[in-house]
Amino acid sequence: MTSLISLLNRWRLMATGGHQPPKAPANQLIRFGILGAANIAPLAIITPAAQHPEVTITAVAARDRAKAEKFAKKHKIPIVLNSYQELIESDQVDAVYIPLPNGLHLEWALECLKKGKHVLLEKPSVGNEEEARRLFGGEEVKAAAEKGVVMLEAFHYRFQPAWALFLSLLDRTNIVDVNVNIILPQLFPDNDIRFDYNLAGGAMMDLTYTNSVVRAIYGTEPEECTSCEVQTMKPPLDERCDHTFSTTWRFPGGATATTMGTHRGSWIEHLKTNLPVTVTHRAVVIETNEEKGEETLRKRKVTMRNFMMAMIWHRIDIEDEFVVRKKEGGEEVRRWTVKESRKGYTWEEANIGVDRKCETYWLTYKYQLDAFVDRIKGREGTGAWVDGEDSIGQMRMIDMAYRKSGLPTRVSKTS
Ligand SMILES: NC(=O)C1=CN([C@@H]2O[C@H](COP(=O)(O)OP(=O)(O)OC[C@H]3O[C@@H](n4cnc5c(N)ncnc54)[C@H](OP(=O)(O)O)[C@@H]3O)[C@@H](O)[C@H]2O)C=CC1
Ligand SMILES: O=C1OC[C@@H](O)[C@H](O)[C@H]1O
Repeated sequence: MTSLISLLNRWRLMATGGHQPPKAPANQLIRFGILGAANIAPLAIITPAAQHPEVTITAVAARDRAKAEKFAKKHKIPIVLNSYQELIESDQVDAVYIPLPNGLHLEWALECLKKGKHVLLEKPSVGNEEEARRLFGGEEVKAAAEKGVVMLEAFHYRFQPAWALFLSLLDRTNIVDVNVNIILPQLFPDNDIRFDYNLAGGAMMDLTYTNSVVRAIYGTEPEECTSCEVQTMKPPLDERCDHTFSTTWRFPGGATATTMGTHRGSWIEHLKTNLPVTVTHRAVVIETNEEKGEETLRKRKVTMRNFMMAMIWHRIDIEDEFVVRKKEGGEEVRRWTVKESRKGYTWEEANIGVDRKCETYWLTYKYQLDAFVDRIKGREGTGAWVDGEDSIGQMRMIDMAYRKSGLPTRVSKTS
């Protein structure tokens, strides 16, 4: 009963925004501008900004001024600019949030860097690996970095306490398999930006969390995409856009990964599976008893459910299978399994040595914004970040999967 009440209370505070602290003096504020009156902006930047004492949203621009004005009024944004370009050039803006269709990310992120604006760039960062190299390894980013300009691909799930707790339960060198499923019901219509090839759409682009998760867990690049089956949109819609994918990967040392995602699942499948990430380890010796000539092995499997938005609800199950065997000959002496569940709605509850104040109702996006601000201000963060090499590797993985599937890789408008 108590946990049901705390769950409902958390959801209430998430919906209403919770505590909104007073703002720091003007000269300490990071002033954000938003490109586009995007659907995701309220959740990903407007609410987190209201919860952050050092962030304010000063401006928005949309392709249609009337739309931007309506958005600004609704979200109390003081300045409406006439174009994306004007917003980027505004001296009222220090940082730009880019929640545009994927195929427009490269163009506008480069423009921000040229004008010395920090960039919080929605995922996937660009259209393909070549574009990622252009953005994260190009002259613009180097020149901007020298001036202290920060750019981050917005993989928000990486910044929350529950994800850090999950990672802390893994033993990276002994992982043999990672399995990630994102089954979503039909939340977006056929004409959504997600299914428009000319805007760099496709499920493997949009649900690229699957790749990001696998790469975060292994901390290395895959050697091969060993299989990739896709289901695509049907004519008159663009067949180059997948809505469902199922992919297998080989990592160094023969480790594997299976990633699956769909925008056309059922609510029942979605609720039943709950975005699971399962990590399987090989059996490792954890104790030796020389007197008895025995050794104890542990084989660990860890599953996190709802990794993407863990603060809504999540569950981390650890299953340790122990075997005691004779060191000589390997004869099994006994075997048992220990199961445990963990959660981490706050840093305190995660209990992994991060001493930072937070609230149970903070969205992943608030943790992400904290990290972004810390980086700009030169403060030590929690350790979570997505660097340029990571973003390049991410796009490389998407390209590998598209090639394997037989579909073309994506291209941005400007590349
Ligand atoms: N981090 C997260 O949790 C999430 C991230 N995303 C990412 O954010 C981005 C935007 O997603 P979402 O907010 O759902 O998208 P929307 O459908 O709301 O589109 C975003 C904006 O794109 C602009 N736009 C510019 N050119 C076009 C065009 N040719 N056709 C359609 N729209 C155009 C529109 O701006 P204008 O207002 O100027 O017309 C629109 O407001 C994507 O990259 C997506 O992957 C999306 C959802 C969640
Ligand atoms: O968080 C998300 O969930 C649903 C997706 O379609 C979206 O683009 C993604 O970022």
